[in-house]
Amino acid sequence: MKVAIGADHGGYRLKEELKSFIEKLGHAVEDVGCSCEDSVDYPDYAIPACEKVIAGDADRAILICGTGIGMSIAANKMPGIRCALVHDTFSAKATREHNDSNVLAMGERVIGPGLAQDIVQIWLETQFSEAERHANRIGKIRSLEESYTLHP
Ligand SMILES: O=C(CO)[C@H](O)[C@H](O)[C@H](O)COP(=O)(O)O
Repeated sequence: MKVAIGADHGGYRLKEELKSFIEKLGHAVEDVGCSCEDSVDYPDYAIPACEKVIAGDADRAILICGTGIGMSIAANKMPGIRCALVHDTFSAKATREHNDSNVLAMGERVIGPGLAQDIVQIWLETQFSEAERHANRIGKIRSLEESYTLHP
């Protein structure tokens, strides 16, 4: 898979550690920044990473900030994005099976690199269950999103 990855200053170090881990799992990584620990604004990195998913230039995206919260709020404003804020392995599996999440958000100030790696591996390797009830619920989210889309 092609995985876009982005972080603000609060997630920069974890982003750097995860890049090589994701590549070792056999995926291509595209880093949209940031490029150092200087203070930046998380939407500036959530947006380009999610745009890659929306355009089909990336299959998934991983976003990291201090808590993962700012990144997940920004990502979930974007059409077609289902971003899951995850800090445990159970949820990493469940959000792929139930929500078909295409973006994962985590907080570097919340979890350590070992748990983050386990979450990333499970999230990348778990398939959507395709069960009708889950597909119906995602369809309702899609309809909600479409009903709020402004047409020129
Ligand atoms: O959005 C966040 C909080 O929910 C992220 O954790 C940011 O990384 C955080 O707000 C950055 O905080 P800082 O005081 O500017 O380092």
